[in-house]
Amino acid sequence: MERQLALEILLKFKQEQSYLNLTINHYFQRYTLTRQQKDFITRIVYGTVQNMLLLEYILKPHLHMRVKTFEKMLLLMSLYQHEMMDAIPDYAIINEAVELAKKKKGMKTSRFIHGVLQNVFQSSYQLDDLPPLERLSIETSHPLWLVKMLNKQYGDKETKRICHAFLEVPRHCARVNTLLISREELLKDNHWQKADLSPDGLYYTGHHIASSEAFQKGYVTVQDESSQLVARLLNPSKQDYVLDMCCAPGSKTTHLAMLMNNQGCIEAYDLYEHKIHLVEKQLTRLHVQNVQTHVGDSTTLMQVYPQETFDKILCDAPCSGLGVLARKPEIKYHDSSSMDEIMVIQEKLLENAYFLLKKGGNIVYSTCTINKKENEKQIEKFITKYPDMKKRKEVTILPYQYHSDGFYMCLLEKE
Ligand SMILES: C[S@@+](CC[C@H](N)C(=O)[O-])C[C@H]1O[C@@H](n2cnc3c(N)ncnc32)[C@H](O)[C@@H]1O
Repeated sequence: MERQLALEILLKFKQEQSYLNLTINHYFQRYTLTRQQKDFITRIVYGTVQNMLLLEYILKPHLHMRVKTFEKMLLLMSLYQHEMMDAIPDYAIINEAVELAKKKKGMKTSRFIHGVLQNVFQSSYQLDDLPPLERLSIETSHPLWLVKMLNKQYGDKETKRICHAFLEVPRHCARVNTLLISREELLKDNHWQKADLSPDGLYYTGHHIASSEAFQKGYVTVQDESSQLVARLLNPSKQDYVLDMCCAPGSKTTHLAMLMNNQGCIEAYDLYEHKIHLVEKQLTRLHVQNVQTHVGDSTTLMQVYPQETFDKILCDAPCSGLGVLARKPEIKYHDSSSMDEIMVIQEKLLENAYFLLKKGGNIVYSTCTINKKENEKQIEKFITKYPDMKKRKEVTILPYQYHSDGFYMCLLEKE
């Protein structure tokens, strides 16, 4: 049952380029599964996607013809269990794969799967002869274009550390909601540990926070530690009129509201109605009262508000997501050409932010990517065009530094 569902999820990922967390949640709602079964499925799915290029490299010499997606994904997920899940004996992996192939495709396919897995499990592989960047690409399963891009921007040593960090299991981090409770109060319960980097952060173990009492009462929300630094960098006061240009699912909006102690006012926009519903759910759960939500395109907000309306603006822009590959490994296989379109949107968002910001006010521009073209370069271009915008602080967090997401944030002030 578990492997069959894992395979179905992987097929959906491959055929529809679906997001893993959404597909997994969908399956978990459809089937009655124990916690253990859910963990097993999650591990196989994420592990296979995370290590896909390495697994394909190992498998390739054993495939003498093109195979269909079903066979390919079944072989890859079986190979993942062989390479990375020591507790499962090879005969069990092979039996399960063969049975699955027989059930779904018949005897011929099951014999094929049996033969390939037996061969590949008995062979070894080596990467030593590959040129350094190709080796890093295969070893850490990051497409070569991405490794080359990181190498150009960060150099050999950093790129290696970044790519290896993306293979680590991400640390679970929550944020306290001080509208309802203090972090000190929560820390009396030893489920929580004080986070290193964020003054509002709490580490926890296990994946089941959503069913915890603290979560249901709105005392905490799930948010990566790097992302928790963004609202603090904007540092809104209780009187401020704040614009949050890209707010869904609402992590930073609710953080801003918390820092403003539910006072002042935040206008929170997102392009998609279904995403605004998610934000509204968060606002209710966390008892946030100073936010007005809007479905709207923030690249045209100059037509909605007069010039110099806002004291503070958060532009948490859509981006390539190349900082969160530990959490969302499927992103690394997305088509890199979409980055150009995203950069145009980022630029338009910044233009609107500039128009709407009061003199003496602040913008924080942030992304969850470590691609400098979307970050440092984007800001350089912006301040060259608008010399009255001054860069006050710029922070890039690389994923290996604090075992958190890779993030970029820049505080700007209008003179
Ligand atoms: C990085 S996410 C924002 C995360 C959010 N700030 C948080 O902390 O939960 C970027 C968001 O921008 C939204 N978006 C993309 N283009 C937009 C546009 N033109 N106007 C408004 N929102 C947009 C996306 O729907 C997405 O929800």
